Amino acid sequence: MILTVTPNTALDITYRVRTLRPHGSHRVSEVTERPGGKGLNVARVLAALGHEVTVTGFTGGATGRTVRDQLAGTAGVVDALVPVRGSTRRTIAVVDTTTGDTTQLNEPGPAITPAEWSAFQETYERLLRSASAVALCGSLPPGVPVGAYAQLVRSARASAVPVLLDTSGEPLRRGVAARPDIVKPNAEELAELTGSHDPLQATRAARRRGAHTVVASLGPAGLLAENAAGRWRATPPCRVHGNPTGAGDSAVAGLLSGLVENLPWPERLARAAALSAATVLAPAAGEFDRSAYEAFAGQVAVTSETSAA
Ligand SMILES: O=P(O)(O)OC[C@@]1(O)O[C@H](CO)[C@@H](O)[C@@H]1O
Repeated sequence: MILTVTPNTALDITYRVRTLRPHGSHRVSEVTERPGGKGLNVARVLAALGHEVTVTGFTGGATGRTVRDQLAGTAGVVDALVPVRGSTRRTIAVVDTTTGDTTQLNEPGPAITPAEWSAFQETYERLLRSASAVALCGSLPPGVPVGAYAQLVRSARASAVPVLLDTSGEPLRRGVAARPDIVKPNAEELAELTGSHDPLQATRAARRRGAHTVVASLGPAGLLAENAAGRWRATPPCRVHGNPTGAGDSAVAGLLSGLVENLPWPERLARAAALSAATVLAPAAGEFDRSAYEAFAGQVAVTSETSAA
């Protein structure tokens, strides 16, 4: 199975409003509630692609129960979430249906105690034994050590399980230094990590910091990837308009599925870019428009650039 780790799970709430105005009062035309936090989105996309996935991380309280109930109804996803005393957070995405812009509000998440963190580590070590790949995804809730991802990367490597890291800030910086197989920052996270706003330079700098393969998600421009074998760009066939929340998570699902299926890098990137674009067309993160995905999959342009240093 593929293992996804979401320390800061969430109940993702998406509101659609006609025009979002600061200080205004809004009528919400549509509400969706889904299990969220990046790793749960990745898991739902992987399951929709036909992969067996196990999810772990923390959940608690009434929102945690809702998340688990909804996951229980998702075929292909096994719940190995660790219960905690605190309450799973909510994240709110407000989609302005006039402009198509999305505004995101993410709660910090429950405080995790040292005993809860230890319980999680035991679960993680056990799950690694039957994992073909692992993704470490999203922010860390309060109480989890800032070097947590670095530690989880090292454990995966010690167990010879390929590991992908998708986070930001200091947890990303430390996690990259632990040498994950793949790191998938967006443009902003990559610039923060490396100090460079040029994606080509920043991708190379992130490799120098320890990541074997860097896959940068560049929004509508697609993906830029670099490893010791080369550098590729994967560009979707057209610009899509919709809700971009979770597009990066779908790219992660594409990369992981390509990894366990042993696809060559250009095919993995084409799949990841197609899934990412098809997610923008879906109402919420962790979902994608299947017919758009199937159409885009054959149309993503993957170009190979000057080989990497
Ligand atoms: O606060 P984090 O953990 O960084 O991100 C959480 C989150 O905004 O990311 C997903 C989209 O990638 C949402 O579904 C989700 O709730």
